[in-house]
Amino acid sequence: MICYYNHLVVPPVVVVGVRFSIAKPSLLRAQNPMASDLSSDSSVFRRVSSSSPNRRRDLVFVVNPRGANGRTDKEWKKLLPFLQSRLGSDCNICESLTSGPSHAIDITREAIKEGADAVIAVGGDGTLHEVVNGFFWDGKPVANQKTEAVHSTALGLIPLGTGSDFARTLGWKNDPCEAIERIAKGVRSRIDVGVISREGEGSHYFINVADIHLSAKAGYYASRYKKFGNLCYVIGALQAFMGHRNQDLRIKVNEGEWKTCSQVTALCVGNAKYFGGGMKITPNADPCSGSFEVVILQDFKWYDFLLKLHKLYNGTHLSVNNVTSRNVYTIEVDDISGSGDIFIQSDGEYLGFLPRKLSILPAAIEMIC
Ligand SMILES: Nc1ncnc2c1ncn2[C@@H]1O[C@H](COP(=O)(O)OP(=O)(O)OP(=O)(O)O)[C@@H](O)[C@H]1O
Repeated sequence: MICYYNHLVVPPVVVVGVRFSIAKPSLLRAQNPMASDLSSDSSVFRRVSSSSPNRRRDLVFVVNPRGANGRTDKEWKKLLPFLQSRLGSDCNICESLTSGPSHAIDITREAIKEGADAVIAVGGDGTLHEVVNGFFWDGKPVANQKTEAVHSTALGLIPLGTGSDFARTLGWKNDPCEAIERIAKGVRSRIDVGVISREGEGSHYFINVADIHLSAKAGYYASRYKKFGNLCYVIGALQAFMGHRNQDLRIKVNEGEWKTCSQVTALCVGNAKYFGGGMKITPNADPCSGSFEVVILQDFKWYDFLLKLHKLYNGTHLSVNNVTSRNVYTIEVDDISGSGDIFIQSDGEYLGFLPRKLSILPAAIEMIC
């Protein structure tokens, strides 16, 4: 069988041109032509196991079959027998395969509305990111519509992606059997979520790192080179340096004064520590702290990036000239150059160009950790 929960709470963190915040979880129910039911015949979730319930947990697994160049699908199929034997006696298990980008958002919302106890992302950081965004709708947590639900819906993760950077912060290996054990134990923790607000657009959520300018452009290009594994991020960064210009940005943190930050190469807001397939970009970030670590790289050239690459991977780049770090609750970012070509990304997802005003605040969800 399968169940759902949902609830969340949202505080904020800010960036101008963009604004970052943090939020809490909820449960939904989504549509998926490739999946089957949770609780009703009309549902789209595929029931992998079910039996008569004495308050069994309803778990919805949102699987991206195209994650890690198709490896996620193969690993998931191999994992299913173990998952059924380990969880099938206590839980209703639903599998929902994503059919394309953003589908995981809809599936998650639907699962939460249906009262799922947990929605578990199976794939990489992109899939996790979409599931996290599914916990929210119109700037608020998605609400469970089943009155009998006693818990909010929790987020879960079986890391099976290319980078799986969020799992690194939690010290998790890409071991799906370990992930199943965590889900079986079902221990929940409050995890922060960043909320990005852009003028004239709805809120967008991130659980890992939101970043601006060169690193975001690098992520955009890296998506073309996923077949090279984690090397795709380095290739993407080198391509991003072609034609790149560092830009002055205005920044306001914790609702303080606006300050100009000159020649910004990249500005990274970390809820967790890693991005780009293992670069420890915000080494002091803690997703349970209620705040973000903001790391700003200024006046970097392509050769600085190559020479300091090892420091980015091991998190010692904070001691390098032109790299600053600070802990913030909110950040706003303003593109004073008006260049209109400063990329932003959220958990590796390309969000377009930095608008004139952006802010980031904190919210939170519950996660099975
Ligand atoms: N059926 C599908 N076909 C194509 N793309 C999909 C499908 N389902 C989801 N996606 C997209 O695939 C993207 C990448 O997936 P995912 O993050 O799981 O793997 P990854 O990119 O290999 O891992 P990582 O993000 O950890 O590097 C997601 O952001 C999602 O939008």
